[in-house]
Amino acid sequence: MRVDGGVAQQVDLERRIVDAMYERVGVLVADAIAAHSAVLATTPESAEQLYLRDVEAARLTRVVGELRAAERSLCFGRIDSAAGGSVHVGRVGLRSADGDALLVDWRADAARPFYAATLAFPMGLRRRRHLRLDGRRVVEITDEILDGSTPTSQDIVGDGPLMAALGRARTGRMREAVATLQAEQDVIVRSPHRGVTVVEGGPGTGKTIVALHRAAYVLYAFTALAGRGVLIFGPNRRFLDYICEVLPSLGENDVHMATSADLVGLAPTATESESVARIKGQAHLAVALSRWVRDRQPRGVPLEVETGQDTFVLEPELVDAAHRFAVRSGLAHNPARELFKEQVVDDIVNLLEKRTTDALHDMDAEVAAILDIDLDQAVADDLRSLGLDHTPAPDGHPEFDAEGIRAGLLDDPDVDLAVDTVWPRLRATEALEQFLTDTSALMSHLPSLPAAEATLLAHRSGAGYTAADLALLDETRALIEGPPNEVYGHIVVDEAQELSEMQWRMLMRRCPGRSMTIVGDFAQAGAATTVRSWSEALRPFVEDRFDRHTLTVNYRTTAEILDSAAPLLARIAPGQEPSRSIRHGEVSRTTPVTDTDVLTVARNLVAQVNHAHPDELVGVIGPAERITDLTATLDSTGAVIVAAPDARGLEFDTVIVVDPAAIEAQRRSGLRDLYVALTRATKRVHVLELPIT
Ligand SMILES: Nc1ncnc2c1ncn2[C@@H]1O[C@H](COP(=O)(O)OP(=O)(O)OP(=O)(O)O)[C@@H](O)[C@H]1O
Repeated sequence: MRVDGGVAQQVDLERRIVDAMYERVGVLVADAIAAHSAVLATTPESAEQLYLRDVEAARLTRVVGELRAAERSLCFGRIDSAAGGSVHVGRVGLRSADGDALLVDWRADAARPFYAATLAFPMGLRRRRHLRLDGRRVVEITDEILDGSTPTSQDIVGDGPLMAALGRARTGRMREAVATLQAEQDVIVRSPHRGVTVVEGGPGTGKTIVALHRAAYVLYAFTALAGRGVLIFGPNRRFLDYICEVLPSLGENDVHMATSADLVGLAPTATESESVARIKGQAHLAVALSRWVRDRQPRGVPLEVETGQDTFVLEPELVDAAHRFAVRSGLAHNPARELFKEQVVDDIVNLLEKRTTDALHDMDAEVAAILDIDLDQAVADDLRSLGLDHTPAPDGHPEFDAEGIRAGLLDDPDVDLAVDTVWPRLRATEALEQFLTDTSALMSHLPSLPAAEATLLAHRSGAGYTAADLALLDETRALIEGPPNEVYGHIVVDEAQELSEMQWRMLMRRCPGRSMTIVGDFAQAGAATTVRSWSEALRPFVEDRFDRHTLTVNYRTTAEILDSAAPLLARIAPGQEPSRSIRHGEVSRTTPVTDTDVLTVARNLVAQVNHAHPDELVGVIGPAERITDLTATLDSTGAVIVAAPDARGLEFDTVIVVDPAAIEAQRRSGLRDLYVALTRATKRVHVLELPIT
């Protein structure tokens, strides 16, 4: 930054303004804390008052949390209109005690020009100013003049803060980018579309950044959706750990982050071949599973129920009618079974009533024939002679206590056991195991499934579930127990190209309102999915009703790194336009190594890079079978060692790719894994190439 009178004066000016903002935050925090204590000191006189008190206390706690989270870089921008007015933009909205706007929340409409104005479309702005703070102190100002006017001594035109942010050393945790969101990203972040939004683009085009800021925007602007919860879904824990600080640093702590294992509540402990995982991921297995469950329900069979002294046989027509009644409710297998049982009990009560009535009629007729008198008439005459009224039941017999009998039958374990013979209660875990091992049923429900594949489904090594089993288990639970209790108003799906059809079903089940932000890149697709396009993924749920955006600027990788990955991209996604990098750097280097010296060379290389760039982060990405050795060798170097299939979404300053041929050969998606590995670096890539065996 130029240091002259103009700069000093402007920095001073902004310092005073920002100081006033921090002072105001201090007052608001103190007020909110005092109000919180006062609220808690009240004695509620009713449950309703207690509830309202707790709601208010929670609101005040949230206010304090949001204000405190805004401490770092409270204000990062300012816009000046050509007409002369100015607005400061920051993490929260602030007003002075007199109600004047001091600071506008970055998500508010008034802040939009800060992100969206360009030289071509200045949106009435003359100047966009970026402020950099060190603690609470303004230390740097950078201005962009947007209306073509000549800069004055009050304009501090310099290198944009975006380039500074992109060039900064990586820490292993993604940082928020609220101060430098670009116009093409901002359009997506604050889109008014509440349905499904898809964001695609090559590696490093800011899809994850956009998705996370979009989540923050949804929480701010779509309060009804946000009230029902926001979920960020990612492919694995490592990735979620990488992005976990972004939303809290934007003041948003009420966001749930989960992988498949978190949603299902089980971690995969077994493994299986890629081809089996792919079969398990396909939606037609859901159809087969649903038919398999239906097979555990009665069709065309009688039901025999023994209760006490009585035995009832319900004819198949009655059982089928009860089944239809239960299924029409739309409930899952177990809750529908309870409806079925109620219907069965009603049928038994009807049979019992008829049986009782018939028996009494028979007895009446018998007695009357023997004594030659009308028993009812005789009883009525006797009662009348005693001055008592006698109104016989309509059928001439004492009241039949249908309700009492019904309640007794519903509680009768014999009835439950009998219902179990035609409609057993199921447990999802056992049901899934049986389904996967019931090869002949599988093939009859899914005629398109080759016998060889059907027999493979049950094979897994290790106890427990595989990654692909989790979505199947979720599906089984939905069919047997009903939909999950935990659903969300909005779901953000990152690395969405990784999802199988079954995983899409698992997520959609948790988002009944279909409000989602989906980001991914099919050129980076892993081995487990067969889905090849967004339309294919989304059609079953929203047909073609989704918004689609493509990001084109690469914010991570230098032009040199993109150039070196371009031939690979042309092979794996020939139709995909490469993204455009805005930075230049070192040319990627390839070093031939052998099986014997690869670890030593890797260790020396990491040491060299650490020496030359001590504050930067090195990632070493290799084939899964080398990870143990690499980890042992590079243990004390601070480098992060990752198997290529797990590198999606991650980022390092330097990336060392070990044995690209083995990465390529390792899985069906090997070439795409290699492409992912080669596009993780912000500054430089070294490839250690082993001879192809
Ligand atoms: N507007 C921005 N300001 C500052 N940094 C940005 C901006 N946009 C993107 N970045 C940075 O660029 C890098 C790449 O972004 P991101 O990880 O979101 O890309 P991606 O498209 O999700 O990549 P991949 O497909 O490889 O997962 C990140 O370090 C991110 O913080």
